[in-house]
Amino acid sequence: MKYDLLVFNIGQLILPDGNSGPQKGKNMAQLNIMEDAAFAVQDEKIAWIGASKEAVGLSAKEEKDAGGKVVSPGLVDPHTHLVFGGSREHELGMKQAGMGYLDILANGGGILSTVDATREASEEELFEKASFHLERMISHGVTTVEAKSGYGLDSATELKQLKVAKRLKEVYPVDMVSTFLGPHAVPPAYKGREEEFLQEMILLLDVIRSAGLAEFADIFCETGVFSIEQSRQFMQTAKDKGFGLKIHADEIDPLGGAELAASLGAASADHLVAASDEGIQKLAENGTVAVLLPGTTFYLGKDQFARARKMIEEGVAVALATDFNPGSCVTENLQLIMSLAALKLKMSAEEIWNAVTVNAAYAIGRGGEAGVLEIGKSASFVVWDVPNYQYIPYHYGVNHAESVFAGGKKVWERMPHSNVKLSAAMEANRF
Ligand SMILES: N=CN[C@@H](CCC(=O)O)C(=O)O
Ligand SMILES: [Zn+2]
Repeated sequence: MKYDLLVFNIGQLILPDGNSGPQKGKNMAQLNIMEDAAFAVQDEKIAWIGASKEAVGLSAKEEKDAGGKVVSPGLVDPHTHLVFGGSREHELGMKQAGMGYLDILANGGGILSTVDATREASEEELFEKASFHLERMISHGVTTVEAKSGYGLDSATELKQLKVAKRLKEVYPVDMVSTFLGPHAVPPAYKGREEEFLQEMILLLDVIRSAGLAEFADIFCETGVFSIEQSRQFMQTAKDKGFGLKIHADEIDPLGGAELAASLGAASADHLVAASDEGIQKLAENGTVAVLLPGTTFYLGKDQFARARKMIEEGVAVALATDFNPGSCVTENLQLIMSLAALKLKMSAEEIWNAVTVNAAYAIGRGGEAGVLEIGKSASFVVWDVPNYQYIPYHYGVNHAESVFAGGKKVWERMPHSNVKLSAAMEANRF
């Protein structure tokens, strides 16, 4: 038997367990690591996993010597706002002057400023811009990405965003999961007529479902945006129409978004910085994944981060995401989020790896498929230029990926050091 690809001499092969649901509570600290490992790929899938010395007898069309480095499943980013127009660097000064995130929004900026730019941009322009950001995500080791709409707030622009996400999924070799986030803010033209706007977004659900443009529906449940009752109405209708559910919950005020998500059987509740004790308990009881976004808390300049330790103690399945967007978290780098999770959420390296692989996959309906390396599953993986798996959260702010594979094909590779003319001395000591 001649395999398509053989990867050998792997110092540490990270093998998260995604077969029996997301890793919850204490199990989040369990991470399978195989030392001196190898694996083979056939027809885009993992076909064999074993010790590197056993691989000697195997034959393959292509071979990759991992050089004793770390290999993991491709990372899963389960919360991004990938498709948008414009940028918001002008808001940094406002933030420095003490203006809050919701104040900027209430004054027509924030999300609403990106809505204007997204409405103005053509589908082609949005595609080009989102491609740029997606390629940067891939270069940082991500092979499964969730992408939300929510910068249209009208039928034409919401559909335009979702069509761009669909095209990205067709063009790029990574898996993309689309989420309709029509109720992301209330457009100024609907001030005082919020109910009417919500009904318009509810009416869009059928159009989106029949065009196969989104698997999930999401809403921003927050003071001054959408209330718990409005969120319940939108989410229940979306559920009845066959959507999976997500919610931007308890980001700033503890409105009870976590409790609502759990009661409706949502796949995930996201943000949760202000989630109540009861909300955390309900997430644990109902198996709703908590998608934590420490990059956002950091970027908004807040001191209070989501209570990851409490969530893990209570038995919640915690996932991590970038929340990549032009306002509250402007980074495509999920490795940076892994460092923030270690430093600000006090998560261990093992918990972090589970949070960006198996648990992130369960948050977006890809449980057991993405974020794992198992026989018969997609050969999407990353070779990391690090000595061990703890190293990535530890050494922050840079890209540790050496090469990224999706479905057994190399989709990104770091430029060799010789091309950037590093001296031999630097090369020898590059950790
Ligand atoms: N909080 C609401 N929505 C996004 C931010 C969107 C924006 O500011 O453009 C979030 O998840 O952080
Ligand atoms: Zn978001």
